[in-house]
Formats: sequence, structure tokens, C-alpha cells
Amino acid sequence: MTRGMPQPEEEKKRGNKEMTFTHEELLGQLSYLKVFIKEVVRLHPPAPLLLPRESLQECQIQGYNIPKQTRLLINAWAFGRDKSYWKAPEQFKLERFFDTNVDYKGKEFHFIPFGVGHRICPGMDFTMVAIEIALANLLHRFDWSLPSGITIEDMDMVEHGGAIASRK
Ligand code: HEM
Repeated sequence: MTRGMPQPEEEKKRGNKEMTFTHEELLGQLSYLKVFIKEVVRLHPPAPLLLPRESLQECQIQGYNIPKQTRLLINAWAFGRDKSYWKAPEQFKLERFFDTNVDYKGKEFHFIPFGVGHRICPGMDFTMVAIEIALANLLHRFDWSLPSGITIEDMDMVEHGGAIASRK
């Protein structure tokens, strides 16, 4: 048991006897949750095009001439689904993160849901902890199921394009 977790008596009252974990089990589940959140932001970065940038001077990138003051959008959504970096990129697969250090902190350019470089999102660490706490509480406190008659296949997670990701 960890501090803050409901005590067995409390669990019994709620008729929820199976919800007590050893410290190791809890840590295992929390690492699983972290990887789960990583996979969500890989496939669905909340700011798919990051923030717009502007070139300060004329330059050439891969043979393309980029004039001064060109507005540049970086498609982080596409990087997260690039076949040359991710195996079966369209699949939601937690395993892809199990034995690797690939992270969203701006070192790997194919995984940049919070941007990269000196304008990287300063709220990144706060956000990831906040999502983890909120999700852990929702999962712990409620029994989740789809409404009757609805299957996973019926859930359409397709997003509409735009500055902020939301479902179509
Ligand atoms: C899921 C949550 C969030 C996502 C996906 C996100 C993502 C981003 C992205 C992609 C950028 C642009 C980085 C770039 O262009 O390289 C950014 C910038 C920024 N974010 Fe976040 N963000 C999140 C939450 C937050 C929170 C909670 C805060 C504040 C507490 C925050 C504060 C900022 C600020 C101030 C910038 C501008 C940084 C700069 O231009 O120097 N963000 N964020």
C-alpha cells in the first residue's frame, strides 16, 4: 500500500476488495500508464503543427529555397506516424516503448508532441504528471465500459486537422 491509497476497510465498504496493490504492483501499473500516455501523444499530439515559426534569413533545406520571413509549420503529427521511424505506426502499441529510451523531451525529432529546441513547451513535465494523476484517479475510482450496443470498432477516433487536435 502507498500513502494516499484507500485502506482495506475503506475498500470493503465500497465493495471493491480487489483494488489493493502491493507497492511493486502499483509501480508496475504506473509505468504502464506512463507508456500509455506516451503512445497517446505519439498518435494524437494535441498541437499537431506545434507553433508557427518564421525564417529569419533565406536558407536552403534539402534543395528547397526558403525565402526570408517564410512562415514554417512543423508537422509533428506526421513525424509520429512516419514509417521510417516507427514500426506499424498506425497501431496503438505500448510495446514499442518497452525496451527503448525514446522520449518526447526533444532529443528525438520523430517524437516531438511538445516541440523541440529552446522554444520547447515549458509545461511539458507538469502536463505529463497532471495527465497521469487525473487518469490514474479516473481509472481507479470508476469502472469503465462502453454504452450498451457500442463496440470499440464503433469508436471513431479520427481527428480533424487544425492547430489543436480534436475528434472530427
Ligand atoms: C498536453 C498539454 C500540452 C501540450 C501538448 C503542449 C504543447 C506545446 C507545444 C507543441 C508548444 C510549441 C513548442 C514548439 O513550437 O517547439 C508549446 C509551447 C508552450 N507551452 Fe505547451 N503544451 C501543453 C501544456 C502546457 C502547459 C500546461 C503549459 C503551462 C503551464 C504550457 C506552456 C507553454 C508555453 C508558455 C509555450 C511557449 C514556449 C515558447 O514559445 O517559448 N503548455 N506547448
